[in-house]
Amino acid sequence: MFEKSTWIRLPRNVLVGHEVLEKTVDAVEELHLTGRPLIVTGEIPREVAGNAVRKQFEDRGHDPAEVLVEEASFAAVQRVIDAAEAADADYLIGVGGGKPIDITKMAADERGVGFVSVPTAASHDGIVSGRASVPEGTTRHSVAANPPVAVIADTGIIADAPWRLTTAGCADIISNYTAVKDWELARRLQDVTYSEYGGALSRMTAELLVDHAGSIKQGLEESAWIVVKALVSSGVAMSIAGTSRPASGAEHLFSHQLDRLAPDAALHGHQVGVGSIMVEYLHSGEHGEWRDIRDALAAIGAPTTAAELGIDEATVLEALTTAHEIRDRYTILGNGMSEPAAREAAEFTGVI
Ligand SMILES: NC(=O)C1=CN([C@@H]2O[C@H](COP(=O)(O)OP(=O)(O)OC[C@H]3O[C@@H](n4cnc5c(N)ncnc54)[C@H](OP(=O)(O)O)[C@@H]3O)[C@@H](O)[C@H]2O)C=CC1
Ligand SMILES: O=C(CO)COP(=O)(O)O
Ligand SMILES: [Zn+2]
Repeated sequence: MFEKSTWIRLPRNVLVGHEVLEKTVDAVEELHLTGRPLIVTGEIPREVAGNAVRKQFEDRGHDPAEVLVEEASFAAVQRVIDAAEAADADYLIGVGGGKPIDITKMAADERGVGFVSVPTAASHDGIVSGRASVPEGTTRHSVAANPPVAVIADTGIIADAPWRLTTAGCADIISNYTAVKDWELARRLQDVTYSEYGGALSRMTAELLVDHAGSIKQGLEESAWIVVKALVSSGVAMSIAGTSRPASGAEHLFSHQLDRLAPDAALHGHQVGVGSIMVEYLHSGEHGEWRDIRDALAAIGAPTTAAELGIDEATVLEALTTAHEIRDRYTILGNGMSEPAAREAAEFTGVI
């Protein structure tokens, strides 16, 4: 008897492009989101987009409330929930980089209200996905939440954001190559549920980004367009799969472990990119495609070595040998790498 079922949660209105910020209220009204919005933003994102969004809602008679997010933490999520209660807000709008977007996503999920994502930087695929990542003490929680009902990604604003945020977004996409390989391996070895559509979309997204790597240049709005479209596509792959598997394999475990061992040393996307070089080497050996991944990262201007990440050799080796302990997700790391094997992979690929 056929008993499979799936529930795919996707954003409904996705606006990407030149001056789409001006269409924020239209996108919200079209969704029949009514009542009072709470705008959740950071200091810089408020200047580059938040104030304009607030004025747009005021001009259309929506009486928006606002709260500032300074750090990514569970306390910040609670402050936003409290602010939403105090303002009697009916839906939440996150305006900023990954920090305000994640906090808003979690607060909206907790309150059971709609969440609109207005990214001001294309630093990772969390701007469109149903996952949030929150540090707590020496650990980091990757939590599931509802994805945004709408995404408004203004490529003019994103093109003006610090370039390193954009190269981090590119590297997060390039890492899909190894994430899908790990997922396929887990299917073969552990009978893990696999989605052909989720896997194919994720791999194709990475391929398209690499094909366009030559046109991804600082200050070009077209570059922001290419990167945001890829981040949306990657987020959709995760929604189709109902897991972050299409975009998160051993290279993400490595990055999550670096977050514990060397908090705030480097951006998420940059860490997973470097991880992806080594994980590809583990999958396909010395003649495999790890050089293609390294060269694509280098072409975009993303780090390819531990030194470029600002992380020392010992920390890289510790992260590699302990990454498998992070979560119950089978990858090429299996039950763990020995120190000599980790050193061999990191040295052969030139990461250390
Ligand atoms: N959901 C997911 O799947 C994932 C979530 N994350 C989470 O995302 C966060 C990291 O995201 P990231 O975007 O790198 O970090 P931030 O949101 O902290 O943004 C990085 C910096 O850039 C500033 N900024 C944002 N937009 C602009 C702009 N247009 N122009 C100039 N400066 C700008 C921010 O200002 P300000 O400080 O004023 O806001 C901040 O100082 C972390 O909290 C991490 O845990 C990471 C990976 C995956
Ligand atoms: O960063 C992600 C995908 O790019 C999310 O993955 P995690 O589930 O590992 O947090
Ligand atoms: Zn990622």
